[in-house]
Amino acid sequence: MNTIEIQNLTKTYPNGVKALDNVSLSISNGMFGLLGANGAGKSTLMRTIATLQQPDSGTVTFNDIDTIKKPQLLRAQLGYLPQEFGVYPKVSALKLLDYVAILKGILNKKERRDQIEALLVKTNLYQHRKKSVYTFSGGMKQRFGIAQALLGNPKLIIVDEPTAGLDPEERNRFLNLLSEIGENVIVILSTHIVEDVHALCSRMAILANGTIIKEGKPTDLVNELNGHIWSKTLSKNRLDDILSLPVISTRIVSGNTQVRVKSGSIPGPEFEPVSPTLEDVYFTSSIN
Ligand SMILES: Nc1ncnc2c1ncn2[C@@H]1O[C@H](COP(=O)(O)OP(=O)(O)OP(=O)(O)O)[C@@H](O)[C@H]1O
Repeated sequence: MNTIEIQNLTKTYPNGVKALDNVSLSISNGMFGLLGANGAGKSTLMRTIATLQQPDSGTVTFNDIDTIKKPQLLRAQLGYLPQEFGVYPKVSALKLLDYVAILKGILNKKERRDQIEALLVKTNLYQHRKKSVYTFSGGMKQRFGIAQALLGNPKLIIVDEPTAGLDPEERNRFLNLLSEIGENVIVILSTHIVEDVHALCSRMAILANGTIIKEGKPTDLVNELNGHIWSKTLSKNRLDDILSLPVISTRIVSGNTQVRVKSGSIPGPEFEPVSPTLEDVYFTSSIN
């Protein structure tokens, strides 16, 4: 079993933004979802765990390695897909993977070739292996990103907002790929897309303003809201009726506004109780 213990991480950037404020998390094997709005601090946390930047205070321990003191020991076991990664123009996928594999210390040529071939097949890029990654579509680039992250059989895999900007088909393909990664490693998936966490993750946390505001199993967090979510369809000119209610979300359906409200009892006339969703968990976490 792999474990990562994050304790009291704090980071303030030179411009005064406190991106992480005393963050503590304990993560073990399986897929862990980190949800948060833009600017919540997800990338700062991911980069800190990946040892690409130092916190002001706090510790990150991976399987007994103090990763802040000994980043090179973590890096040997890490696969990282950053939010945006640059690639050299004119270098083929095959060459680039070979280069990354060498950097990761896979020096045996046959071993390198076998791993790269298997990953190109797994990510459905084998037929494109001789093309420049620079010319790949967004979805292909992300699949290539996973291939490079998986080189060297890492025990900790970090993927930072991997499906942003992908069309539905590519997003599905990418999520399927992620779900195939073994159960025996830790995968931390940072995203602001609630459905991605719902589809893949056995545990999750919600980050807001640099602080963890919710943590647990998605199903448990959803069940906590049982009996507390109410819905009603308003016609457009009736929005005033709900201004005083704890509204979770509003959605236009066939020209009418469907509103969801969190309340321990029926919040008003014509409200119907509805089953809670992970989106309700996400939106209510900031109004609690
Ligand atoms: N290098 C930096 N210098 C100054 N401020 C920064 C830096 N990097 C991030 N920030 C700020 O820190 C806060 C957290 O940013 P971070 O990128 O970690 O959030 P995020 O949750 O990943 O957001 P997004 O989903 O938009 O990528 C934001 O207010 C951001 O503007």
